[in-house]
Amino acid sequence: MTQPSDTPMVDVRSVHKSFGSLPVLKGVDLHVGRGEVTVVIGPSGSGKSTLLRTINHLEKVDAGRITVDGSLIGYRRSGDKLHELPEREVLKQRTRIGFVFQNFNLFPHLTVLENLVEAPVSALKRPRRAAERAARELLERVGLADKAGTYPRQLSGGQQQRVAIARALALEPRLLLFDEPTSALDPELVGEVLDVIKDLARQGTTMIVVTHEIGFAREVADTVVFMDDGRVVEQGAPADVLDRPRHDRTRAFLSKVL
Ligand SMILES: Nc1ncnc2c1ncn2[C@@H]1O[C@H](COP(=O)(O)OP(=O)(O)OP(=O)(O)O)[C@@H](O)[C@H]1O
Repeated sequence: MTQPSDTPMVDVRSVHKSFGSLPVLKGVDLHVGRGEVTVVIGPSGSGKSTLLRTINHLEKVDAGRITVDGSLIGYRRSGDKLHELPEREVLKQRTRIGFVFQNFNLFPHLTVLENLVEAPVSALKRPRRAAERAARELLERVGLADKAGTYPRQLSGGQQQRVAIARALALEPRLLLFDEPTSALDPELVGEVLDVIKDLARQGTTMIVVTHEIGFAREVADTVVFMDDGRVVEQGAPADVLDRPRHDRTRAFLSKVL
C-alpha cells in the first residue's frame, strides 16, 4: 500500500542496540523524507553500519522502533505489545529495501544478468523473461549493458559495485541503503560508482549513504548526519554540518577527513 506523501520514508525512533555488553546505538533518531538523500558520516566504530543494518532488520534493535514507508520493520504491533515478525515476513520487507554492501556481495557463480534476475524471479515471482528485460535495462542504466554474460570475477571492483547497485534496483526498492559503497575500491574507481549514485539522487531515489566521501556528501546530500559514539551528534544541510559545524566533535572529525 502506498503511504501518504507526508509519511517519512524512514522514521527511526530512540533506537538502542548493544553487542553483548558494548552499547553501539544509544538512542538514535533519524527521519528521511521521500526522495531525499541522507549521508551518514562519523568515525570508525561510531555505529553507522549498525544503524543501517537495523533499518532492514539485519540487526534487531534492543529498544526503540523503525518504520519504513509506514511499516514497522521486523515487528507487528498488537495492542501495546510488539511481536517479532516471522522470517518470511521480514524477508518480504527486506525485498523493498535495497542494500549495497562495501564488498559488493555478488553471487560469484552467477553471471551479471543472473545476479540481477535471481531475486525478482524467486522473491517477487516475476516471469523470467520480464525480469531479464528489466535487468538489461538496469545494466544499461549503470553503463554495463555489454557485461550481461560475464562473471563477477571478470569485472573491476567499480564495475562489480555498479552491478550490485543494479541488482538492488531490480527489486524496485522504495529505499536504498549504501554501506561505504566505495571504500573497498581503488581510488580511480570511486568516481564511477559515485556517479551512479548521483544519477539515482537526481531521479528522486530515497537513499541513506554511509560514506567517508565528504565531497559527495556536500554535492548530493539533502541531509548530513554526523554520528559519534552511538549517537547522532549533529544533522542538517551539508553547508551547515560540513562548513559551520556547531559541535566540537563534528569539527574534530572533519578536521581529520577534510
Ligand atoms: N556483530 C557484531 N558483534 C559484535 N560487535 C559488533 C558487531 N557489529 C559491530 N560491532 C561493534 O560495534 C561497534 C560499531 O560498529 P559499526 O560497524 O556500526 O561502526 P561504523 O561506524 O560503521 O564503523 P566503520 O566506519 O569502521 O565501518 C564497533 O565497536 C564494532 O566492533
